Amino acid sequence: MSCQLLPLRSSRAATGTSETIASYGHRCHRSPVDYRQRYKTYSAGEQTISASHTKVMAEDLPGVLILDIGGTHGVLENLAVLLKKHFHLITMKEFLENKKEMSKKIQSVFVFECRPTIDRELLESLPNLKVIGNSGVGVDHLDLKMISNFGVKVTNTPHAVADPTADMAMALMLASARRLVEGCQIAVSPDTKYFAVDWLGVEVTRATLGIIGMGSIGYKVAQRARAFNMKILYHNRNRRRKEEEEAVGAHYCEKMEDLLQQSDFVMLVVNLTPETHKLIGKKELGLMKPTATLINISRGAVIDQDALVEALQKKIIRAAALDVTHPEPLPRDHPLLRLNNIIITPHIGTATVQAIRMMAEEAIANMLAVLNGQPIPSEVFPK
Ligand SMILES: O=C(O)C(=O)CO
Repeated sequence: MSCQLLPLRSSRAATGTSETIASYGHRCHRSPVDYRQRYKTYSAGEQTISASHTKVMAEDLPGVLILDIGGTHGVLENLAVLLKKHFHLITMKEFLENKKEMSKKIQSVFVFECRPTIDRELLESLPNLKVIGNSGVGVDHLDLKMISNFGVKVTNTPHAVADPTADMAMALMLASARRLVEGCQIAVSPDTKYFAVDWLGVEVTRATLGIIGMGSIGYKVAQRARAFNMKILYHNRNRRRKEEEEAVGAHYCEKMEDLLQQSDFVMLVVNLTPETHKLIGKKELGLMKPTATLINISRGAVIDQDALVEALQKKIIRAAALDVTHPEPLPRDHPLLRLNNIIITPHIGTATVQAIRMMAEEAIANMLAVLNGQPIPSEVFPK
């Protein structure tokens, strides 16, 4: 087997090391320390701009078109408050009602939560557009080449998403291992007379975790898993530095097959590209242990869902826990929704009060940098 074993060392060594955001999102080397520093500068800038608001009318600020996915229960209103400090905020409704006037004002588009896409027609109608600020790390919903042909830059928010998404990965792993959803249903069911279950969960502690995609989020998952004394394997396009591996006790698997064969929990943290589309299919599921659980926090299309249905039905693997599916949501009659060895959540990896705000702030900093001709903290480029 080609997984390299390295001695476990103190995880403290990880603090302050630079992180390679390669696997989820696009390549971008950034030290967390630098980011905090940059964030401070940005916040200071915010005060200056806010103070000058008394004189500056909203119309004088650069126009930002906000693309939302709807049904966000006040989240957008909160984001609007942040955006309005720096931009003249234009909603899609306002834009459509007064296209002629609005289209000239719009210099940036803020894409909320990585789901709405941007088509050629919209780009053609925005002659002064300079930047699309995506709040979220994955930009697979955007046609980067087409956007770049319009001379428009795209930015994302790799720093804001890393911790909440890694937390979600752990939540899914623990919930699936200990059959939390089934347990909860029993506890609250009106039919339950006394507590008894005819099933058992499995333990995460000391189990083997295989992380496919060891970018920023994958690494944060590894840091958390270490606290559970898990044996950590990882597969990635690029091997991490030795110190980074040692800091979390991660062993590199050059071949994904080795990781699949040995892991009790397989965690998908890759970004969706043509290379990772249906990365996990019938063959890969067949390599996994019958006692293993597949967890996906990247994008639904990374898994061949038909193959997953079959693997779960035939108990080729124990269970799956998915925060992402293809499409989202799944059609209500999709076979994955009828299985009892699966947990599915509605793409909530970053659905926290803190993450939504930080993502907006990171996106705002990116968009302002483009508009002001300054170095762009997190730009993504077409391949
Ligand atoms: O940041 C992203 O791309 C996400 O999908 C967050 O859940």
